[in-house]
Amino acid sequence: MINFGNFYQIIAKNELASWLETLPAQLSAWQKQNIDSRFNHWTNSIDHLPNIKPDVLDLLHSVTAKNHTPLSEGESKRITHLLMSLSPWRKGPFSLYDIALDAEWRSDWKWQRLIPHIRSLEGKTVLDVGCNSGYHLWRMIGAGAKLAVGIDPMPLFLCQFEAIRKLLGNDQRAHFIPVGIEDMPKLNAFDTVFSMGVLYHRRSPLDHLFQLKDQLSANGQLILETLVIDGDEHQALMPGERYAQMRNVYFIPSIPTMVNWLAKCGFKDIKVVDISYTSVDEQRKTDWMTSDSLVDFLDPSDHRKTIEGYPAPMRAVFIANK
Ligand SMILES: Nc1ncnc2c1ncn2[C@@H]1O[C@H](C[S@+](CC[C@H]([NH3+])C(=O)[O-])CC(=O)[O-])[C@@H](O)[C@H]1O
Repeated sequence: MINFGNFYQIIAKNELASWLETLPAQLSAWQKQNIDSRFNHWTNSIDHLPNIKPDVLDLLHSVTAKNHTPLSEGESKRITHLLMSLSPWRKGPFSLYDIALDAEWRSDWKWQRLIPHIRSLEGKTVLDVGCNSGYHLWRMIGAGAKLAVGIDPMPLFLCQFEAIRKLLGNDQRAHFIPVGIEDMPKLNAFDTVFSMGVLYHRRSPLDHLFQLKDQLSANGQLILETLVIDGDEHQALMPGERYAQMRNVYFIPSIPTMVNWLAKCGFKDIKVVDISYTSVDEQRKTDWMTSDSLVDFLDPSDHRKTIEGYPAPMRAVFIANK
């Protein structure tokens, strides 16, 4: 069972306190709906992980925990096995006491692309919408954030986050709350809100932008990363049943369309700070995610196209202020 009590205690004393009016009831309803045999299996794996505190923790350049005395071979195998039972790991990599948890995505590359361009996170309270395993939450803490809150409705990702947290000495600076953005009250309280890789999964992208705005404090900063296409301010791609084999992709805007959407939702100082193609080195099959990955989703004879014939994944990072 995952206990959110520490989080409630932390936010009772800060600018997120009004969330307590709805969150405990919402999470107990969530637990009733989501606790099944798979969830019990995952939480069992977390329970069997050792309570361990790193002698050295680097969250600034990577997510790396180390001890002066290395783990015994048996202990290392046991932890690897427990972490493997929480597969597939999509977002990483994590280096935990010399165990290299190499996830499908090099999420550190995305972080490297955006970090030079955003406002300092020093002392800030930040929200990561669609945080997945929580990889970027730890990097936000490494960049100085006081509190990093991730939301994502998927139970497996909550368990992955809690497993990592346990191995990072039960660190309480980052928290994962299993709710969707659409289920959050309007907190108007986060200094920085990240929405990365989520917009194209939302049926209504403008509603998504308004929901993000409702989480930001006055003049807070939004960091939005999404798939984009080439095109002018009137263009967005609505793929058919699948895009790069993903079923739930609704709108992929051109860059000028995305700027237009942000402006229509009242964001200011909108900038595009990075545009890059996703490479088959950034998203690939590993021992920790063994099913098909990007290379299988591209046209084998032309990597500039997806297997369905759409433009291959290109992503852009936008920053804007409330
Ligand atoms: N309504 C929702 N509210 C919150 N999260 C959601 C919602 N719907 C889906 N998600 C979550 O958003 C994440 C999108 S993945 C980006 C991960 C990370 N941000 C990354 O930039 O690497 C992108 C991808 O794999 O296509 C998943 O973890 C979903 O469960």
